[in-house]
Amino acid sequence: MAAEQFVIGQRWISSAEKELGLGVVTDARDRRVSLSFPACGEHRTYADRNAPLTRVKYDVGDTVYDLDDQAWLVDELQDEGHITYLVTGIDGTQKALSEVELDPFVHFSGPLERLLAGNLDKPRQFQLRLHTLEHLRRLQASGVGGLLGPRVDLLKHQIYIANEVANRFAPRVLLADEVGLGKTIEAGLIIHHQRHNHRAQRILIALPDSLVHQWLVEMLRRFNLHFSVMNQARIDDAIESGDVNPFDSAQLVLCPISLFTARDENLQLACQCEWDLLCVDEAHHLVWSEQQPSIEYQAVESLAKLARGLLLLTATPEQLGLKSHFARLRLLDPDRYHSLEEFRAEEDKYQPINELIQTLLADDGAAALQSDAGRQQQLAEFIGEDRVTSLMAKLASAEAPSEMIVDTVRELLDRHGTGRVLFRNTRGSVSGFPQRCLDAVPLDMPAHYDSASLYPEQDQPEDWVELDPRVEWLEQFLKLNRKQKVLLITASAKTALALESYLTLRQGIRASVFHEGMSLLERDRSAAYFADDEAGAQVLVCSEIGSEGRNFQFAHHLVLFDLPANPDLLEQRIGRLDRIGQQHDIQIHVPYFEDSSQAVLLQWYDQGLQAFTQTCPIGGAVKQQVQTELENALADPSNAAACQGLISKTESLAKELIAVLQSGRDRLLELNSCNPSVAQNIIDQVGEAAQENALQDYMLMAFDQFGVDHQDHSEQTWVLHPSETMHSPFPELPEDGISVCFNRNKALSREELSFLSWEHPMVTATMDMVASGDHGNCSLCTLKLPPLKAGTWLLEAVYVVHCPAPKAHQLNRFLPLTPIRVLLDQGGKDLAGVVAGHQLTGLAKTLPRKTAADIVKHLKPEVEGRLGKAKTNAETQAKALLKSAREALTKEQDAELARMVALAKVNPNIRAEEISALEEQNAMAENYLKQSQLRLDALRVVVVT
Ligand SMILES: Nc1ncnc2c1ncn2[C@@H]1O[C@H](COP(=O)(O)OP(=O)(O)OP(=O)(O)O)[C@@H](O)[C@H]1O
Repeated sequence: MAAEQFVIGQRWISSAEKELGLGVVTDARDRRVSLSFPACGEHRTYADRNAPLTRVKYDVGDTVYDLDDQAWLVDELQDEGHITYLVTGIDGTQKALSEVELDPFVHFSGPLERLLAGNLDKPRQFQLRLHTLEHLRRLQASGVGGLLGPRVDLLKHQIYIANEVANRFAPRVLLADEVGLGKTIEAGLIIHHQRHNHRAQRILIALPDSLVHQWLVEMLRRFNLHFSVMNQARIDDAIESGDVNPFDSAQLVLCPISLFTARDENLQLACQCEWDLLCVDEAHHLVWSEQQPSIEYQAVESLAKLARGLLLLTATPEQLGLKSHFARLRLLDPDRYHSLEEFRAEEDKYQPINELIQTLLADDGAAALQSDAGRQQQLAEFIGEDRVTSLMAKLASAEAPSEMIVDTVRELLDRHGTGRVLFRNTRGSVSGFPQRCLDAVPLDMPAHYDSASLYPEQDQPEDWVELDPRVEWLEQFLKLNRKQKVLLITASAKTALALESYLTLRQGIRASVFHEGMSLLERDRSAAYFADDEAGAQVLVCSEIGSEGRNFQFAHHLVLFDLPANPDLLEQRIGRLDRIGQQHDIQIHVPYFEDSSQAVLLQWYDQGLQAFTQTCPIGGAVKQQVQTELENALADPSNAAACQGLISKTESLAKELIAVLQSGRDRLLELNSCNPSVAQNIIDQVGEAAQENALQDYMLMAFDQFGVDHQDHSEQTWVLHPSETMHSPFPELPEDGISVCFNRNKALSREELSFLSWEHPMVTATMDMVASGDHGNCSLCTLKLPPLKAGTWLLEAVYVVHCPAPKAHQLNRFLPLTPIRVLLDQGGKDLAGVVAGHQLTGLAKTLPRKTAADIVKHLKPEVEGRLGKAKTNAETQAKALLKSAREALTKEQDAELARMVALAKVNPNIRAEEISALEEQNAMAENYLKQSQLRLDALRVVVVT
């Protein structure tokens, strides 16, 4: 679309967000167009070429509304880039109405106007509308909206986190599940949820170069999220052509962090944009110290300050120690994590807090607390005297003491654990993982190698591959296991390259390489070559950092050509295979040189930390404490006593630290990261809300009515094509068709099918198209309905309560779009509770259009009279809806305000303005609710025969 098509003052409607109402173009320069949407106080800026906008142009004969909500009939229009309508009012007055003077609320022809004009829809169209409203209500009220759409297995630990985090306003959390438990999936669930519920629109994902493609694909195929990848070429092009800030050219942007560290201007451009959510993967690379934060840290810090929400992902949050862990928490919530010293002191408090929590959560927790003044005192130290006094009073009178205890535990975790900001699930708490088996392969050390070096080949000339016994073992191993896919990891890219070329060129083994020096495209090609089942590589040779975060669980043989000096890196290596979806036990092969430092390190990992066969959360902490002994033993591998001393000390430290973690912070984290019964409950609710059969029926009905050709392809699979009877494009339907299914399991096993859920863009846009347009909003039918007398008629009126608030307030959580249906008989009795809409449709017969129009003309005065009564009935029901919406809103607001006030007491960095901003926001939300209006959405006249 060319820029000159947009003229200031023109009215356009957003096809992606019709609910914004009529937008006014306020600026159209530099290939950008900005619009203001006065109906809901929102603004949008788009790149003009791909703006999702449709020009609003009324035709002669249409009714338009001015800013005073007066209706006018269009007689003529003058379009000079900017339209002037010549209109006639109800009283016959004529005037010129500029399009700027149009009411910002979109007025499609109202049901009463259409009815009286004899412009009637068929009963099944009316039914589709009723279904649409009912499903919208059901989905908005379900409490699990945002969790239905993703093409993922519903796993408890992920669903719990997604639900917990995504329901927050601008969440800021660290997702720290152990390697391979699905942090990317959790982030995708949160992003999809926040977008679906309009809490976040603009998302920036920043990650290591090697993961860009994997994320791009994962976001698209599992979440229908189309991210744009930002790179230097795109930025340069945009700057050269004077284009819009390239980061503003898409709502969803994915880019390597290296883009921000390569050039300061790139970071500045990204910082000039508004981001609702920033997501950073492999966040342990953000190295920090008070004196010298790394440039990656500083870049993310600048963005994190500006972005409203923040998701940091790392499997090894403490890889670089407690200080660095603190640095990441500080990015999330600088108010809560304002002092490293206090943070250290907090760590010491975890054990008593955990003990207190355990007593509270015990079966008799509430009673025990009531009878134990000492315990009440202890609780008061953490949450304050006032809270304990009010809790005791409530417990004394409460019907549901366990709920209060759970709330108190949450409060403790929030204020004194890393509760609200850190989530970590471990394999211990997630079942179904295979075993890990170690195959240590002792080899003789070549005489020219240094026995104290962990990577002796690095000091050798290029022909080392021909002489190294590990390479010889590798050849044999690969030849013996020709049918197996093997992932090999080695510390350096140079070693990886040498191995790959030797295996390929000299041994004829299909090998591929993967390291940080390769371009993104080369890396993705290489990973795809390895993944290919038929003609693919047998072995992928990876450098340490090159493979981080990648999914290779289709293989179950891992060769560690050498060992990393850091236990967290060892876990990262094994995590490439030990991931969700791994079907076999994992075989970890470690060729090593006897009597060398490699043997010492292997023994230390295996016997000291058991790091091969289990995940090892305390590896980094133990290493810090045995650093000197470890260095000495590695430097002198022949000193067996030193090695033995190291192993014994490591073993006992490991036991001790695991016990401390179990009784302290990890236990708290576990409590906080997944509550299996709550998670199961959410999964059950998702199952209920998914209504796959109802969705299929609904969409088939919509396909029929909008002219989409659908063929039953194979079991539960449909092929959709535009048909010749299709009047206008059907949302998300490509011209050359699409294959779809409505079933989650089918979608998981058949990736080529689109998974149509209630949250798929095709489905949401269809519902939007029906609900916000006039499809099926008025109808007339006849039916037999004993004992109703023939010759009488019923008026069916459907109203909705509409709250004109900016989406960011999320008020539909409290006031979902609820159809209020009234069915009045001749005596004014409301039969809505007795006869459902679909029952009427089931019995309904249509009349020829002319006959129907004559009946309406005849009934007109009575229809209008009866509609008055219907409105009164609907208003009573709307009042009750609004009352409960206000109560729910107040309850949530009070809880959030109380939390901030309580946190402010513990943390002086929470500013008074923050609390007043929250109060102001609450007041605005209440005000919007008060302004809710009842709107007539659909009308049907039912003549009894
Ligand atoms: N709910 C799910 N349904 C289907 N597949 C899943 C699910 N969760 C995770 N997976 C698959 O498991 C693998 C690991 O998931 P993911 O990459 O999100 O883990 P991670 O925790 O981010 O790993 P790392 O720590 O290595 O970065 C991926 O292949 C992912 O597609």
